[in-house]
Amino acid sequence: MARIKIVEVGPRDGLQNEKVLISTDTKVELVERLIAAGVTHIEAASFVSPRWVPQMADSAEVMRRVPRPAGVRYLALTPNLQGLDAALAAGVHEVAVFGSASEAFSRRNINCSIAESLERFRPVLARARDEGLKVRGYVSCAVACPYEGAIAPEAAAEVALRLHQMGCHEIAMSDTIGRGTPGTVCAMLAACLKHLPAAHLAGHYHDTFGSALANIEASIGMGLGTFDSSVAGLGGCPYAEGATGNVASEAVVARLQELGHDTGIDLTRLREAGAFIRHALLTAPRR
Ligand SMILES: CC(C)(COP(=O)([O-])OP(=O)([O-])OC[C@H]1O[C@@H](n2cnc3c(N)ncnc32)[C@H](O)[C@@H]1OP(=O)([O-])[O-])[C@@H](O)C(=O)NCCC(=O)NCCSC(=O)C[C@@](C)(O)CC(=O)[O-]
Repeated sequence: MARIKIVEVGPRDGLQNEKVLISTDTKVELVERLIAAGVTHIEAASFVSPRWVPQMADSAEVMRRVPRPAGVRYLALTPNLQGLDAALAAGVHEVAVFGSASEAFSRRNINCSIAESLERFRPVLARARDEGLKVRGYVSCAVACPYEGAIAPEAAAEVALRLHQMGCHEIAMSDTIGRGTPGTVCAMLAACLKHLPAAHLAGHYHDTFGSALANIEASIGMGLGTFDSSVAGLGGCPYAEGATGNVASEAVVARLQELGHDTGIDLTRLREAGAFIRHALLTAPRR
């Protein structure tokens, strides 16, 4: 049975876009429940400008309060050195820089061009390396962009290669708006695989049109063994209009089990974590 690594992004990618005010208590309890389900890689924080993403403003406090059992790794977004400093102070295990294959999305999401973003990431990677911290890279809009439409596979592969060359150990190829199909996702991955091995790639697929599970299966066929998912299918991106949630972790774990893959995650407890956060969102005050 092949082991598949699941990176649970619900506490960050999932919650960042919610319109209701989610308390720090709720965020911490969600993480605790995910850990109880056996989840080991959790993106729990985002050290970005609180003016850009207010929901993540308590990331340092979340990181201060989450449990730290052996084997659990916390990830956080860090767009620049300011974010990296905060992530280091908060004791995260791995940070992530997030670039894009679309110029328009890059400007809307991080206020700079693709080329400028890569230059901004360079000192983040250098400092993280000095601190012994692994860095993940995201390539948003790897298949399609809400502003530019279809993205050429080579454009996504070029950004992935640059991030890999700069030292990112894992590149999450992201279908930000869930437009990908097995055909377009495999074309994008094939372009990436000309430059870097599958072991350095992860699939991060939103499920807007219900094709994320099929995209994961197709990606496994291309040799990928790491996928991002979000408990209860939470999520979207505040700077990608129309993007709905990440593929639900519960659906991914259930399907991978059916296919004979091991994730190390207890589906019953994962579903309980999903029920917990759905209820919390329904009863939380609006921002
Ligand atoms: C990148 C910036 C900061 C540039 O924003 P900017 O305005 O160009 O940056 P700046 O350097 O001019 O700074 C402006 C202000 O932000 C502050 N600032 C600057 N950096 C930080 C920081 N790290 N932490 C806290 N504060 C920060 C800085 O201190 C300053 O504060 P002021 O002096 O005005 O009071 C901004 O555009 C930003 O925060 N963007 C984040 C957008 C975001 O988080 N989007 C969602 C995540 S990406 C995503 O969801 C996609 C993904 C990863 O899941 C994959 C996929 O599905 O595609």
